[in-house]
Amino acid sequence: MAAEEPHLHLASASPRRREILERLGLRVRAEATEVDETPRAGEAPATFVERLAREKCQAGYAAAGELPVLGADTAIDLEGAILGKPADRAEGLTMLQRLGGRSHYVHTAVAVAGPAGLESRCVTTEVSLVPISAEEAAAYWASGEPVDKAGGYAIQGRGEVFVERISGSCSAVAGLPLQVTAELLARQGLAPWKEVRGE
Ligand SMILES: Cc1cn([C@H]2C[C@H](O)[C@@H](COP(=O)(O)OP(=O)(O)OP(=O)(O)O)O2)c(=O)[nH]c1=O
Repeated sequence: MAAEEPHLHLASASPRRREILERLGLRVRAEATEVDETPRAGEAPATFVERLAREKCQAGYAAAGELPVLGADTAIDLEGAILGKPADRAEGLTMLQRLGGRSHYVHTAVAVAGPAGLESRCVTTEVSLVPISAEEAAAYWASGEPVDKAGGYAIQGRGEVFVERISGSCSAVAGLPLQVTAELLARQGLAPWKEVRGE
């Protein structure tokens, strides 16, 4: 494979997902997909994110050509309720205050398709946030960071000031579980740690 050719097609508009894959030493070509992100009636949060990750991956097939393709989805599970990205400021402030002072789960699913077929995994991480006042939520919203993040906070950014404890994978909360993703990629013939070591 020529040095400039991408290793992987990322069916996503998320800069975080691209950055996490680039940490593995992969050259990534990314293109957003359009899938309906509405949960089905009674659908469990982990089932929902895994279905969406697979749908995003499949939606990327046409643009991927011969390359392996990766899709992912992240949602917050607050006592069984699914929280996605806030639709607007009012929803963002409400979400943050609901999440403050308690624990929630972050489900991130990743789906990879390639020579070995389509495989997916869901990774669940428990996050506890300190209580968040209305003033703190408003100031955080004004930073611009929460707008495109599930649950309205970013653990990899300023949002970590609210994080009291995390049990699980930090990269999964930020959009892509690094260890599980590397495993799925290796099964498709992409062994990123070898790429990194060889450089
Ligand atoms: C909780 C949390 C979420 N997020 C982000 C990860 C995801 O990009 C986003 C959840 O939205 P998603 O719908 O999973 O992804 P997306 O719309 O950003 O990208 P695409 O569908 O094109 O792949 O929230 C963080 O960056 N940090 C966090 O701490």
